[in-house]
Amino acid sequence: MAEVQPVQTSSSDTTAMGERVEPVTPGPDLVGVGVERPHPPLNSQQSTIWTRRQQAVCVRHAYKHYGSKKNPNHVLSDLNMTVQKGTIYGLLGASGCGKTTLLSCIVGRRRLNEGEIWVLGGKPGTKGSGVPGKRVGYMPQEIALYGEFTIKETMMYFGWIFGMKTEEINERLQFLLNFLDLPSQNRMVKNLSGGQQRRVSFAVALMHDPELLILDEPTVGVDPLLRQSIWNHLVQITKDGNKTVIITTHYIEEARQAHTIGLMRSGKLLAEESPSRLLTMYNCSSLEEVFLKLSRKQGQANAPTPALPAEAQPQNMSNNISLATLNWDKKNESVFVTEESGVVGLNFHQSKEILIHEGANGHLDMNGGTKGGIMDSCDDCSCSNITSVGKIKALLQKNFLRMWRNVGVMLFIFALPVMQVILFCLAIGRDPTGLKIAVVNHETNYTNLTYQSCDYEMGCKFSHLSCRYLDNLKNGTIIKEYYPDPQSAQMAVRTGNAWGALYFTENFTDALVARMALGKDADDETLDQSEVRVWLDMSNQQIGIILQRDLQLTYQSFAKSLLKSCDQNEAIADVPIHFQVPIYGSSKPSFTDFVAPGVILTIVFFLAVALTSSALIVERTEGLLDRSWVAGVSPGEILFSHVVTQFVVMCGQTALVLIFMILVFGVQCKGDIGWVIILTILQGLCGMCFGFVISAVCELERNAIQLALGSFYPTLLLSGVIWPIEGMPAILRYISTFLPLTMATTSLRAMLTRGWSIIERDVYMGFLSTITWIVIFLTVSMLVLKFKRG
Ligand SMILES: Nc1ncnc2c1ncn2[C@@H]1O[C@H](COP(=O)(O)OP(=O)(O)OP(=O)(O)O)[C@@H](O)[C@H]1O
Repeated sequence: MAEVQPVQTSSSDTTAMGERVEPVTPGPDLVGVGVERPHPPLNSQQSTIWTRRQQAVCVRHAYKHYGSKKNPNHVLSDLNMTVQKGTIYGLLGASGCGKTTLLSCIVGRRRLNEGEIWVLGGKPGTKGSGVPGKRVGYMPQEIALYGEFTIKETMMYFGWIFGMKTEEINERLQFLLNFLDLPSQNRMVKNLSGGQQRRVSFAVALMHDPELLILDEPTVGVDPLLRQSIWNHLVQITKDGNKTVIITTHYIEEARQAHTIGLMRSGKLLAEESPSRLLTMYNCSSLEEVFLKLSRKQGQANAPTPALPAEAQPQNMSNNISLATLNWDKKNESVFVTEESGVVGLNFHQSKEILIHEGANGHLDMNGGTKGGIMDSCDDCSCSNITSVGKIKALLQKNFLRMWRNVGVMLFIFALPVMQVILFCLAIGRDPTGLKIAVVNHETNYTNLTYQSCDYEMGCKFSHLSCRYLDNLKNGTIIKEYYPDPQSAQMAVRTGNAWGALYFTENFTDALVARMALGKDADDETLDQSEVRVWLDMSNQQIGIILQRDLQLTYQSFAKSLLKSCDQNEAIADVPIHFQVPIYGSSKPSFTDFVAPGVILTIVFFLAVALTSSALIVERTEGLLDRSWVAGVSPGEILFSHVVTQFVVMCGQTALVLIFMILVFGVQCKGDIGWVIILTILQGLCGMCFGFVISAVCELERNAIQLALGSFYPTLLLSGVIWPIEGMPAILRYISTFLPLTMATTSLRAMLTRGWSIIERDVYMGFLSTITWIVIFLTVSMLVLKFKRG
C-alpha cells in the first residue's frame, strides 16, 4: 500500500483589500475533466468573493477557540471547507474534533475568532442573509424538543416560527409522520423512545423544506432500515441541485452515500473529496481506513512524498483543493478554477448565467450583502430580523403550554403566593400569648405554690393592692405562676420556665399608699418597698418589650381605677405626655401593617425571579434555545414572549396576593387600589427581568438557583421590609435606597397606610425606581444573550 504524505502547498497571498487569495496549482485532478478558464467576472478580489457566494457553504481560514485568550482551547484552526450547492456533505471526525462547533458557526449560532464563512451567498448573522432563519434546517446533537409537547404541537411550534401556515404544517406533518415512521401525532415527546425523539427532531429540521439542511448526527439510535430511508431521502432532495445537506455521523461507512466527505481531525480538514475518490487515492477498501491513514499522517511532516503521485497526496489542511467541488462523481460537466483554491466547481454555463444576472440587476456587495443576484432566492431575506406574528404566537403558545402542562409549576405560580400571604398574616405581627411570669407576693400567704388566694376589696380600700394590680394582669398574654421567694422565681427565669419574675414586698400596699400620700416627702425605704420588682428575660426583644409594655400599662390602669374609686383625678396616673389621635396610622400600630407592603412586593418579586431565573437555562441546556435561534428567533423575541407570559401570570398573582392581604386579612389600604395594583405588577415584572439576567448569566440551573436564593436575603434585609432603613449605618442606607425593592416598598407603604396619591414624592419615586430597574435588567439580559450567542 502506498505511503501517504501531507502536501505542503504555497502560502496565501493577500490582496490590497485584505482578502486572502490562494494561488492554485491545478493538479492532475483537473486535467482529466477538461478545465475551462472563463473570463474572470470582475477583479480578482470580487471574483473570489463572488465564487464563495456561489457555494452553499464556504469556510475560509476559520479559527475558533473556547475559553480565555490566556488559556484557549483551540477547536478550529485554519479550516477551509467548501460545500457545493445540491450536494450531500458528510463531515466525519473523531469525537471532540470540532464538528459541532463548525456547524454552529455555519448556522450563525457562534462566531469565528478569525476567518470567513459564507452560507447561501451571505454571511451568517448579517442582515438579509436569511441565516439563521428559515433558509436553514438544523438538527442539533441533543434532542432539543419540548418534552411536554405532543409531536403535533412540536411541529406547529417550529412551523409557525418558520412562518408556515397551519394547513401547510399539517400537510407536512402527515408526510413526515409516514416518512419517519413516527407514532401518533398526539403522543407526548417525553413519552417517546430515544430513537423516536431523534426522529421527531429530524422531522423538525425537515419541516420547512429548507435550502440548507444541517444535521448533527441524525442517525444515532435509528435502526438500519430507517437510517437507509433517511439517506435515501437526503439523496432524493439534493437531486435537483436546489437543496444542500451537511451531515455529521459516527457511522463512517454510511457517509459513502454523500457526494463529498470532509475528514476532520483536531480542528482541521484532512481531506475533502468524494468517497470513491478517497478510496482510490488512498488505496483503501473502507472510509474508516482512509480516516485512520490520514489521521496517522497528520502529525508527521508536511513535506510531500516524492514517491507518491500528486493525486495521492493528502490535501493540505488549510489549502485543500477539493476534488469533490469539481463534481468528480456527481455531474459530468465542465468546471473552471478560480484564483482561490478550494472554491471551484461552477461550470461555465452556470457562471455565465450569474454574470449576466449580476450585470443586469445589480452589483456585487463586497461586504457580503447583496443587491440583486443570488440572494433573490430568499423570498423573505430578512426573515431572521423581522418579528413575525407566527413567531410570537409560537413562542407565547409554547410558554403557556409548558406552564399549563406542568402541575408543579401551576401550583408554584398560584398556590404559593396565597400560602405565603396566609402564613404571613397568621404568623407575623400578632401579640404573643401564654407568657409565663413567676410571681412572688409576700403580702399574702405564699406557702401554696399552685394556687394563692389573693383577695382584695374593690373601691377606695387600701388592702392587698398587689393582688389588685395582679388582677389587672388578666389578659391572655401573661400566665402567672407563684413562687415562694425571689431567688426561686429568678431561677425559673434562668432555667427558661418563665419570661420574667415579679416581686411584691410584704409592705407593698402600705408603702404604696405612703408614697402616694407623702409625694416628694417619701423616704427611700418607702419608695423601695412600694416598687414592683421585675426581672425579665430580655433575650427575646419582642417578648421583653411586650412584657414591659403590659406591666406598665397594667400599673397605669390599676392606679387610674384606684384614684377614680377614691374620687381623685385619674389623669394624675398618666405620664404627662399626651398622644393625640395619630395623623397617620392607629394609636396601637401593628407590625403587620408595617411589614405587609414589603411582604407583598417581596412575594411577587421573588416568585417572578424563581420562575424566570431558570427558564432560559433549561431551554439552553436542552439545546432548545439554539434551535429556536437557528430557526430565526431573536433574543429580543424570546424575552418579549417571556415578558408577555409573565405579565399574565403576574396579574393573577397580584390579584390573589392583594385579595388575601386586604380583603381576607384586613391589612389596611387607604390609598388608591389602582396604583397599588400597578406598582405590585411592576415589581413582579422587575423580578422577572432580574430572573432573566440570572438566566442569561448562569450556565447551569444550579448556579441560577444559588444566585436567586443568594440575592433573596440581602434584598429582603436591605430594602426596609422588616426594619426601617433609618436604623442602618449611613453607607448601607445609601446602598439600600438604590435596591429594586426599597423605594417601591416605601411607596406602597405610603399608599396603604397613609393613603398618599401618586403626586407625592415617596410614591412616584417607587414607580420610577421600579421602571428604571426593569429597563436596566432587560438591557443587561439582552446584552448578555447577544454576547453569549457569539
Ligand atoms: N461551549 C463550549 N465551551 C468550551 N468548550 C467547548 C464548548 N463546546 C465545545 N467545546 C469543546 O470544543 C471541542 C470540540 O467540541 P465539538 O462539540 O465541536 O466536537 P464534536 O466533533 O462535535 O464532538 P462529538 O462528535 O463528540 O459531538 C471539545 O473539546 C469540546 O470540549
